[in-house]
Amino acid sequence: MVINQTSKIPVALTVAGSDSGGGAGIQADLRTFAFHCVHGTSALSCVTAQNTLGVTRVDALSAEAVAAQIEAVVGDIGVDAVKTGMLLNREIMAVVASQVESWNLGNLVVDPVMVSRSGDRLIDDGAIAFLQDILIPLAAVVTPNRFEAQILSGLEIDSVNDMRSAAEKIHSLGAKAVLVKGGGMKGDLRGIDVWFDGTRLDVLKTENVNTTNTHGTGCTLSAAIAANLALGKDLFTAVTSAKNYVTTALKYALDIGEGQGPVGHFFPLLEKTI
Ligand SMILES: Nc1ncnc2c1ncn2[C@@H]1O[C@H](COP(=O)(O)OP(=O)(O)OP(=O)(O)O)[C@@H](O)[C@H]1O
Ligand SMILES: Cc1ncc(COP(=O)(O)O)c(N)n1
Repeated sequence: MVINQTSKIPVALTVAGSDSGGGAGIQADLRTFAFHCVHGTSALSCVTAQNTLGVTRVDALSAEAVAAQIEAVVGDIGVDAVKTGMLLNREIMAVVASQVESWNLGNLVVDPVMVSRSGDRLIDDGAIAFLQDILIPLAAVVTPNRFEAQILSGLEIDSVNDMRSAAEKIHSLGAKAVLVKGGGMKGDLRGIDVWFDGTRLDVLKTENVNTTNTHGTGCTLSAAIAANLALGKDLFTAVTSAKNYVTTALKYALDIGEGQGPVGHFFPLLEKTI
């Protein structure tokens, strides 16, 4: 990609939580935007005290503070794509939905974050129904992992066929397009995602990367989809390119901390120096 001084720099917005360990959330999203040559902006929903072992504390921002951040960014800079991650509660989700509607924000990627890799709950119980009924129907694409897809579809997911059924069910709930992610499956299925947009039902397969350092894969994938949309790619191409970015980032995952380390977003720099 060539960017010169007259090119309009694409802008993406992430509405998500902070991960103090730098592996997921806002930190992963902004790095992902940067490595796609997209200017990253953010609206913070909450602050987590978190590392590779888990989440020890969560402090929510007020819904008004989240709305003010979105207004500040969209009202001045403008955005070409938006992703949502950890929104935590119903009040925050409600202002995000109303901001998306009032600014008429298209290119919305909803990552329905519910539980962390380490098993910590990242959403209030009462917020799941709101996510499902109000936010997901506004999205261009929703990207549940295995666990989230089970909750949203009400189906057990143990096979690719189950992932297909869940994608169809979640689509029928009002999502325009669905990507059921396979990172939480067993063995080779970890590299498999299932796409459904109402007509096209596709299995997207990359190699299974043999690592336990997978913290932030879902955040990185949804941020990369938003970055690709901001760059003007069509939705399906945005998703497949994003999946390839995550696969390579997994190969360069960082072995830091005592638990599950994060994916290596900056592999393009490393490859240049090798
Ligand atoms: N070991 C792996 N090998 C190859 N691809 C993987 C592996 N683990 C996850 N992925 C891919 O990473 C992407 C994110 O999927 P995953 O199911 O891990 O999301 P998630 O659980 O939401 O992630 P997060 O850990 O950020 O919550 C998907 O495209 C999935 O196929
Ligand atoms: C702030 C924040 N957002 C999202 C996740 C999910 O990511 P993961 O499942 O890799 O822990 C997280 N752990 N923390």
